[in-house]
Amino acid sequence: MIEQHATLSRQAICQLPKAELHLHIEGTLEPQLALALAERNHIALPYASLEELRKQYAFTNLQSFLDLYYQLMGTLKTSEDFRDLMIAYLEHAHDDGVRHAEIFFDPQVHVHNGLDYNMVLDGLLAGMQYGRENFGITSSLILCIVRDMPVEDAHRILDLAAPRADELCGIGLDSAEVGYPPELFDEVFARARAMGLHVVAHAGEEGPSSYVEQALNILHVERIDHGVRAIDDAQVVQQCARDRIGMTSCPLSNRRLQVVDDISKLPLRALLEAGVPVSVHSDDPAYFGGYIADNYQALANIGFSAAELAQFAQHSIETSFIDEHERQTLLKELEQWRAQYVA
Ligand code: HPA
Ligand SMILES: [Zn+2]
Repeated sequence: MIEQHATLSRQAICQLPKAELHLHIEGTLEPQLALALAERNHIALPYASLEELRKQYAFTNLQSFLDLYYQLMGTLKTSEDFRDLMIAYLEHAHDDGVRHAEIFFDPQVHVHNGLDYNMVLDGLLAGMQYGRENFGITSSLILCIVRDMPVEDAHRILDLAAPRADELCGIGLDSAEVGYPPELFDEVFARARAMGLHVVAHAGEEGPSSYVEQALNILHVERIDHGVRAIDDAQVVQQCARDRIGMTSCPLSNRRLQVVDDISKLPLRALLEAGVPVSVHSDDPAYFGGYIADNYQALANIGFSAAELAQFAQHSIETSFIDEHERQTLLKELEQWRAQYVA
């Protein structure tokens, strides 16, 4: 007999209360907008049309994506550009049932493109305020260190960030992974922790489980971003479960960057069974073919149950850096969702 299972409706997926914990704001720059900004800001891009630009999205690995991502980032120039980008994202996130978002940005790249750190920050914060007032979505910023830029450059961005550290939520680590182990950034992260910032890092996306282990034990991260390769080391998995280290999985990203050739190969069920608080997110939705509800949908389509999706959402709320009152409110909403959709 063919096993029947009721797939959740799109509406149910969008109503599931969730936190977005792995989202690069620059990764929400849609190709149409990049071309429009290039024209408005007089930036020459080597693509004559949207069709030509779209052909660049057939990525073979992380670096092939990063090359385009950094190139298109060069079209962002003004405070309004950053504000508009943030508002467009938060509106989409709101439609997808995101109640709270912790959002990465890459200021080292913007400063290298000649922009002022405070101008970028002001634009993003203005967009976040708009999102709070108009969509009721709370959000905070995580400054990502670009790991394939020199360590001294990471220190320089912290120098710029320090006077307004209280306007940030955390520090992260992103960009090309292999050859740039977390231990290179031990002093940078120690400084950020001393500034009162929460600490996360991309690890185990293309790099080995030893990079996850370094992120945990040298950078003292509270969440691991991606963490796919953690599964290769039982001790790392146990440590994440024991210490409630969140793991922010991005299925559509992992497939598009060929981290796995099929979403079903991600170790999500093994991590759930081991007790790791793994959650589901969108990474760079304009590049990878979907926002957060599309990522949940992709898992529903391959047989993840309503109970499992609710577990991912619960982990996103539990491992977010929101205040306890907001956390309890969201967990109660999640219970109501379960009462309706989990048999
Ligand atoms: O998925 C990613 N990995 C590393 N760096 C990134 N910068 C944006 N997205 C990513
Ligand atoms: Zn990422």
